[in-house]
Amino acid sequence: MGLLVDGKWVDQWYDTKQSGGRFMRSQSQWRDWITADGKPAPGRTRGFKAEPGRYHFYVSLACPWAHRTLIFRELKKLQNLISVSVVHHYMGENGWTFLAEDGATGDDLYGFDYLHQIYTKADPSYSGRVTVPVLWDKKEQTIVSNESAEIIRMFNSAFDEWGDASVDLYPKALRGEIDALNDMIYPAINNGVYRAGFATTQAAYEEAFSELFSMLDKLEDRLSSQRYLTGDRLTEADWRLFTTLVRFDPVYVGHFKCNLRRIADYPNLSNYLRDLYQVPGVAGTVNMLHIKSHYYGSHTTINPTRIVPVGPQIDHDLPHNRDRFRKAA
Ligand SMILES: N[C@@H](CCC(=O)N[C@@H](CS)C(=O)NCC(=O)O)C(=O)O
Repeated sequence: MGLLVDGKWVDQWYDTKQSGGRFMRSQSQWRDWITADGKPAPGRTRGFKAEPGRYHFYVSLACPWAHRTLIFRELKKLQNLISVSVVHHYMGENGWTFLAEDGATGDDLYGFDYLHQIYTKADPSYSGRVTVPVLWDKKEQTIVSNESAEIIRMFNSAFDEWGDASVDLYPKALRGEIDALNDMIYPAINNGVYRAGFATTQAAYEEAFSELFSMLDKLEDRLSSQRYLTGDRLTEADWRLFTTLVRFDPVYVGHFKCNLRRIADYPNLSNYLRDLYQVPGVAGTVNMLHIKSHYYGSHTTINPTRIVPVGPQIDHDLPHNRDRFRKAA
């Protein structure tokens, strides 16, 4: 695990000393947008036009942020428009690598060994973390974006000429509500599990832990009277929550010490998780080998033996009771 400093790789774990033991996620630095007309997004100077075959995508199947983008690629039927390379699940002293093993593909574009070489190809003097997902422009040979929250918004609409324009996961009428849900769920749950797991003081851990479970309790209650987070329609907010929920019992309960309750102990959240998992195309994006091996195998500060637990046994294909609510639009 490390980062680039002026284009040079430095092997270094997260620094929590400046923040009272709290894990602070850094801001993604590549923030351009692909748009249907190629004009720069508001506030940006560089434009990237949506074109079939022009863009490539670097992901990890372990990573919840990359996972959202893969789900959008499936649901919006962009598989033939945007190609994908999958990094190896082990993130060690060289960061993410292109070791083509266990279902990792290697780097399909340049044959590089490490993901950090993609970052320095785009900017030889880049300083910062080398994260997935990375949305790559094959034409300009540069990174468009390494921020999943923005990549899913691009996928939702920029490629509608070729993808499935009938699927809209960020509908205009629900945008305010989706944004408000994201603003609560991201810090407490999506990033909350990391804040608990990577905390290096008891106080920082307990702060994250209590915010996490109080938000899960709230969502359990919300999902007792409606099928999805905004009501009867599946949206971006649900998919952003899904990628954390599906990792929760197998990884976050044990590895990140998020063990007050399992998702299996929440009747509504566990049925909701199965409901989302069973949406056509989604199960194929969930790779438990990559998920478990990555977390337990890569974070040696919290799991020095790198032993990957065998359980728990979970069957997301079991029936759920969520269709008792009104059908999705
Ligand atoms: N804000 C980014 C976060 C991405 C991120 O942190 N990815 C993790 C994997 S789950 C990563 O690549 N971490 C490597 C590092 O921090 O060095 C996004 O949502 O795209």
